[in-house]
Amino acid sequence: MKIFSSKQFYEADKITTEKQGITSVDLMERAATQIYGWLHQRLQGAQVPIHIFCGIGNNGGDGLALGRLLVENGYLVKCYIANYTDKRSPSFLTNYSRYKDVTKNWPLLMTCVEDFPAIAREDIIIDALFGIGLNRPPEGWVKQLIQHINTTPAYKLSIDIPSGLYAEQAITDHEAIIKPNHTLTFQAPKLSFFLPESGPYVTFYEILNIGLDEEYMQTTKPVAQLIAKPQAQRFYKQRNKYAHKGNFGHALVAAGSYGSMGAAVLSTKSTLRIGAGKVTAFIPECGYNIMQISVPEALVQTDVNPKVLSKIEFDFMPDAIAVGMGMGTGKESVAALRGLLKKVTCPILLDADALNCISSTKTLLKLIPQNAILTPHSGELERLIGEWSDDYDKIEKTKAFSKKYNVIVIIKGANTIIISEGEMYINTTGNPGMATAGSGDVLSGVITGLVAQGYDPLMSSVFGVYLHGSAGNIASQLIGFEAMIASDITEALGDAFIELFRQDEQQQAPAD
Ligand SMILES: NC(=O)C1=CN([C@@H]2O[C@H](COP(=O)(O)OP(=O)(O)OC[C@H]3O[C@@H](n4cnc5c(N)ncnc54)[C@H](OP(=O)(O)O)[C@@H]3O)[C@@H](O)[C@H]2O)[C@@H](O)CC1
Ligand SMILES: [K+]
Repeated sequence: MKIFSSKQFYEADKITTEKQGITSVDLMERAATQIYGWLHQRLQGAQVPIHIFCGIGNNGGDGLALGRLLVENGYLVKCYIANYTDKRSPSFLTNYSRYKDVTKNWPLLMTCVEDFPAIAREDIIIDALFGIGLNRPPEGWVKQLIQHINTTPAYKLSIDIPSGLYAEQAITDHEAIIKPNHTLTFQAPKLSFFLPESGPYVTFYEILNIGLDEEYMQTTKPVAQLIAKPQAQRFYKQRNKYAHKGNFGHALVAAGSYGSMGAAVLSTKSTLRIGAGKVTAFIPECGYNIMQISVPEALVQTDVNPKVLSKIEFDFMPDAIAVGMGMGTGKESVAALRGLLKKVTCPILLDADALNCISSTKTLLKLIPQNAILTPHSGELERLIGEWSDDYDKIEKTKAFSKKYNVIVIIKGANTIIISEGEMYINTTGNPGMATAGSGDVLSGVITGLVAQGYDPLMSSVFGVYLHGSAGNIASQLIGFEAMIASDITEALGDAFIELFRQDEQQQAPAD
C-alpha cells in the first residue's frame, strides 16, 4: 500500500474532481458519507450526544457535512466551529450553510476558552479541527481546546488525521495534538502514523476509500510503501516439487564470541528455519559444542582464535553471508571483518558488532560491498549516521548514507523501515513482545536465509522483516508479550509462511 504526501493528496483531489466531473464539495460529501456509514454501523441510531469540533478548512468542512448527515438521520449532534481565522475554505462555507439549512441554527462559534462546552464521559467527540493542511502548531485557546478535548474520557474519533499532527513533518508541540481512540483516514494512511515520535497518536486507524482517481494513485511514486499481507504474498516464491537442498543455497553465518554464542545460535537456526538449503556457522572454537548441540542441522567451522573471530576463512562459496551477531568489537574482530569484506563476492548482511566495528573504524566503510544489507538498531544507526533531530531527519540522514555507500539500511523499530536507493518501505507486522534480546539476531538469520534461497537483497530485507514480525505476532498469541523470547520467534517462522496464505473466516464465507 502506498503512503502519499499532503501535496499528492491535493493533486489527487484536483485530478479526481476534473476527471470525474465533480466539485470539491461533492468529494467532501463522499468523505463525510463514508464516515457517517462507519459511525451509523456502530451506533445504530443510539441517542448519545455527538460533539463535532470543526476547524475552518476542509477538515472542518468534513465535520460539518458529517454533522448534517447525522442530524438528518436523527442523531443528537452539536457542532462547534473553532473560529481561529477568517480564512474559511469555500467547501467549508458551503457546508456551513447546508448545516444551517437542515438544523435551522448556525453551529456554535468558539473564539475563547469560555466557549468550550462541557463533555460527559459517555459522549462522542468528532475531531475535525485540522487535517493535512496544518502548517504550524496550534496555539493559544485552540491549543487549550485540544487539551480540553484530551482531558475528557469521552470516545474520540479523528477525521483524516488527529488534529495537531502533521502528515509528514516533525512534531514541535506534543501538548497541542488530539489523542483520539480511533482515526478514519481518507484513501491512504499518512507517513506520521508509522514513525516512533508521532505513531503513538494513531493507535488505531482505518482507511476510508473516497474514490480518488485510481490512475493517479497507481502511477504516482509514493513517499513510502507500506508492507502488509497483500504485498508480502507477492514476494513469496513457490518451491518446485523437484527441488533439492542445493536449490536453496548455502549460507554462512559468521558470529559469536565467548559469552555471546547465543547470538550465533539464534541467527544460524533462523537462517535454516526460513528455508536456506544449508548453513555453515563460522564461530570461535569455544562455541563448537554449543553450536553442534543447539543446531545439529548446521555445519560448523571454527576460527583459529578460541574466543573471538579473528580470521573468517571458509572452504566453499556461500550464496549469502551474515556477519556480526555477538562477534565483539575488539582488534581481532575488526581484523576479521576487514578480511571478510575484502574477499566477499556474494550478498552480505552486516549486523550488530559488525556495524559497531565499522563505526569505530571508519576505513571499513569503503570496503562495504554494494547492496550489502545493514540492520542497525537505534544506537547502532546513530553511531553510523550521527545524531538526528527527529524521525524525518533520521530518515533523510539514513537515505543519504544508503545512497553514499549504495547499501540497504534496515532501521529496526516498532515499524521497521527499509531504505534503499531513495525508496522507503515500512513494515506493519510485529509487536512490543519482540523488544527482547536476540530478536535482531533472528532477523539477520531470516534475511540471510532468504538471500541464500535466491530472493534478491532488497526483497529479502522487506519480506524478511515482514515474516519476522508476523512470526512475532503468532508467537505473542501463544505466549503474550512479556514472556516472549527470541527463540519463540524462530519457532513461529513456519507459521508465518502458513499465515501468509491463510484466508480469514470472512474471506472463506460463501457469498450470499
Ligand atoms: N485531499 C483530499 O483528497 C480530500 C481532503 N479532504 C479533507 O480536507 C482536509 C485538508 O483540508 P485543508 O487543506 O483545508 O486543511 P485543514 O487542515 O482542514 O485546514 C487548514 C487551515 O487551517 C489553517 N491553519 C493551519 N495550521 C494552523 C494552526 N496551527 N493554527 C491556526 N490555523 C491553522 C490554514 O490556514 P493559514 O492560516 O495557514 O492560511 C488553513 O486555513 C483533509 O485533511 C481532509 O479532511 C476531504 O474533504 C475530501 C478530499
Ligand atoms: K482531524
